Amino acid sequence: MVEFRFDIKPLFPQPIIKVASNLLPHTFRGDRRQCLDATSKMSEIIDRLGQLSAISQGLNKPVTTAQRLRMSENQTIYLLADTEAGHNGAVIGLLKVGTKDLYLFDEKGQTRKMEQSPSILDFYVHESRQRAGLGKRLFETMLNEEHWTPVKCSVDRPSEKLLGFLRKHYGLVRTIPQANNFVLYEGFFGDEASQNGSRNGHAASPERTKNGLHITDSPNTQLFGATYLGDETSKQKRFGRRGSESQQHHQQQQQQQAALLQQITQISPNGRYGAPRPTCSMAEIIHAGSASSGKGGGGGSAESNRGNEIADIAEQLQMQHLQAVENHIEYELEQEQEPEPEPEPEPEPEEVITPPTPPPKSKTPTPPKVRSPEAAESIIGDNRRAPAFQLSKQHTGMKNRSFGVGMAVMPTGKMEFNQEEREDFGVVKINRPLGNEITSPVQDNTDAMSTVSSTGGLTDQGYNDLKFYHNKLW
Ligand SMILES: CC(=O)SCCNC(=O)CCNC(=O)[C@H](O)C(C)(C)COP(=O)(O)OP(=O)(O)OC[C@H]1O[C@@H](n2cnc3c(N)ncnc32)[C@H](O)[C@@H]1OP(=O)(O)O
Repeated sequence: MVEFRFDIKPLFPQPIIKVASNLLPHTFRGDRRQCLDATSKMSEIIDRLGQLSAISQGLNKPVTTAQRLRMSENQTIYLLADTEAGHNGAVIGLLKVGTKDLYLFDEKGQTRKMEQSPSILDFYVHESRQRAGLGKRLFETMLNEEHWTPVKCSVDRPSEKLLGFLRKHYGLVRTIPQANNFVLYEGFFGDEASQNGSRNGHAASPERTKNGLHITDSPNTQLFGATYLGDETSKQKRFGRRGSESQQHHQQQQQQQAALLQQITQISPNGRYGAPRPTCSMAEIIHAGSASSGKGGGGGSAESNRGNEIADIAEQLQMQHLQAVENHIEYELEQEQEPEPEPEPEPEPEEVITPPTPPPKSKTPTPPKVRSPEAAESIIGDNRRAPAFQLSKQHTGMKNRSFGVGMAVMPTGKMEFNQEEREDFGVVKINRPLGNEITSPVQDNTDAMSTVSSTGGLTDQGYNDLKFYHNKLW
């Protein structure tokens, strides 16, 4: 029980009072001074109960505070007290409700805007008094005062206890999946379409609910996939009735259900943080590859395959993009070389490179990494030089063979690609202008992308060594 330093009895002329944004009990009568006093005490009560409610639900901060209530236009808090308890009486429970404008999915998966929709926002009964019917008492008082019915209330991230409470006292079981944190129960929309699937009406049609899955032909279902409704009992009932039907039909249904279960990539647990909602297609993509381990069941390998497919598609797209870039560069180079009598697409590297120290394998641009070593060998040859004629991708099947790109960054007399040190390293030797001597190896190599070569500083020809990593894409 929650006791206070002041006597709560004047604030609670009856066990349950209602408090709105003026922070005064609805029963309050008094002058200005009494009004201020009551407001102050009521704020303390609300803050304390809100805090306990948050702790009880494991929330970081309270959903309910006096300040929030003061700022709200359409929220009401119901407080339950035991004026007999202790010396000053004790407050036992809190129920905050309000109306909200919500975009919600109906039972067909269509989006609907619900204005001033009744919502249960916070509910708490002190631990020492739970499961004694006090919550029901508080809730019933609220329903009478607000003229609401439970099935028409959306519930903001209900806890397991509240779900149990609503199931027990109001028979609310079957939820309508939502993309937000609110939980709705079938019958919420109350129109004819919604009633088709209501547990109070006839059995749900198989197209709409199968094995607790919410399945429609709507765009939402197509986008999000089938969604878990959390009702095992309906399945048992349905299948019980069909016990006398043919075994084959039953097996077909089971196969269909197994296939549908594979569609589920996210089954939210019911709870304050896990209100049932449609599956997220982006999450499905992201987790497709790894979902199999955590989910169990039969959908794991299918999801993993899908993840591989997506990875393949991504790789293909990347390859296509690279080819397009490469083709474009080759095309431009061909255009540039058109006036030449010999349409040699690639000039001999020796003609343009003036190596300061001619290493045996340094005269061609670093060959790109290819998938097949044999293919690479057939093109580059033992001396790792390009053949006299240029092979196209159609000849080689090599998607990443980028002579054209090599041309685009073709070494000039001021550059050299030195392949001796490491396959994935290159050394750029930059010719310094004459007379511009440097005293320290790092003096003017301040470019963050470059690192000074381990050989350090100037070569004997006056080149300054820079190392850089190849871009793997090329
Ligand atoms: C939108 C929101 O506010 S979500 C947050 C809801 N609040 C909380 O989870 C805070 C902790 N829980 C509570 O404060 C209370 O349990 C309430 C408010 C949910 C219900 O108040 P109570 O006074 O216990 O309800 P009441 O006695 O009328 O009904 C009892 C039924 O509630 C459910 N319930 C209550 N306590 C529990 C519990 N500890 N575990 C599981 N179910 C519970 C059960 O269905 C229970 O019936 P049962 O005892 O036959 O199993």
